[in-house]
Amino acid sequence: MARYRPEPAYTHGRPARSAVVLVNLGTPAAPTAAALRPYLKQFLSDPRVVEIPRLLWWPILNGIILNTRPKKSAEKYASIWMPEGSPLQVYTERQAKLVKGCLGGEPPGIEVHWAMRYGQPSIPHVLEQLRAAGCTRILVVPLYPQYAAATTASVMDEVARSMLTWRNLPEVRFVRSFHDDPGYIAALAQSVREHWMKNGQGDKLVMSFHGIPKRSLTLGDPYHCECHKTGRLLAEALELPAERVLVTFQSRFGRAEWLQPYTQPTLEALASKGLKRVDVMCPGFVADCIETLEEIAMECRTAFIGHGGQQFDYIPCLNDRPDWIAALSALTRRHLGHWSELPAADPVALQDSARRAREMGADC
Ligand SMILES: C=CC1=C(C)c2cc3[nH]c(cc4nc(cc5[nH]c(cc1n2)c(C)c5CCC(=O)O)C(CCC(=O)O)=C4C)c(C)c3C=C
Ligand SMILES: [Fe+2]
Ligand SMILES: [Fe+2]
Repeated sequence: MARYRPEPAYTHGRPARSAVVLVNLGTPAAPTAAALRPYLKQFLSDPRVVEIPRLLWWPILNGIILNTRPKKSAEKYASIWMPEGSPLQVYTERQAKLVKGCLGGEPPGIEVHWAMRYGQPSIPHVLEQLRAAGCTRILVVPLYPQYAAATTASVMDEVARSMLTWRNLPEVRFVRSFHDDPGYIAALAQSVREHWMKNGQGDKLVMSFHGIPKRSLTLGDPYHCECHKTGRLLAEALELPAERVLVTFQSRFGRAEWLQPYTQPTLEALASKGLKRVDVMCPGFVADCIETLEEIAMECRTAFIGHGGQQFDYIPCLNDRPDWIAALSALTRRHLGHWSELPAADPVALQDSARRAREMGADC
């Protein structure tokens, strides 16, 4: 049997057709232990995410983590679940729909889809749909502003793996990161200004990013630097002096040291030292999710108030803000580059060329 599968349709000779796929991390299908288990298993089995030798990691994952974490995490998910589903999924779906509207049909027939690295709709599933639709150019946009091997590179791995058995490969492009994109920074800054206009300013603005193991930094992962650059650009846009802003790292997993300072202990220390009012935002997430709505807006709030703080304001992620959708669409269009400039091939000319080819005995 041929290793490379036949193409689903006779596609060569057709006009170029472009597609965009927005990819986020993924989320369980329901806030239940039964739905959490396969999601966590797939996520935590990814060697890009947990870089421990499989022989050591397998018994820990299958023997301990997958027997304890699903239930605990399911309770947390239940506390943030929206009527339409998991917030990460709801906002990612909305972002794709709105970006499609913003691109305004350029290039003609462009498809805008969304996929999840873990869970559904999976990257292979969405790419198969694009293949069946005859897409010849695919732009993948991982929705992680800061590059990390655990997130961005894992999306790249999965895209490549999905196409291992394809015969007629499309052109593929990736957005690598957009931590310093002016539209992204401007939308973040505007979200903070709007929050301040309604609620007033806190004594400090804490920008909390998802953590990664510290070892990744020493091994050359640029994530830490990209987080700090986002933080600096945002502080500059808001004209905040250095003593009014702080970059911290949240969601530590396991016992190893992760990037520091850790968000929750930092907030506790600030409150203990007499800081009364803090604003907290999560610029590394473009959609609210369990890590922002539960860990930050609930757990960290309780910790800050419990240590003597008086007011804790959580500033939501960019989600479906129009200025962010415009920035994401502009970023997408820039990466489409000449793909969005070329006119669709003239169908009459194509028919003509197919006829001539048949006359010459070729099949296209
Ligand atoms: C924004 C970038 C992210 C990085 C970097 C990242 C690294 C990373 N995460 C884990 C472990 C977990 N993360 C979980 C949830 C989660 N993580 C991100 C983003 C990054 N993770 C998002 C957007 C989400 C939210 C998903 C949602 O459904 O809302 C979870 C699951 C939740 C839980 O059980 O606590 C785990 C586990 C590791 C080990 C890691 C390593 C570099
Ligand atoms: Fe994570
Ligand atoms: Fe750095």
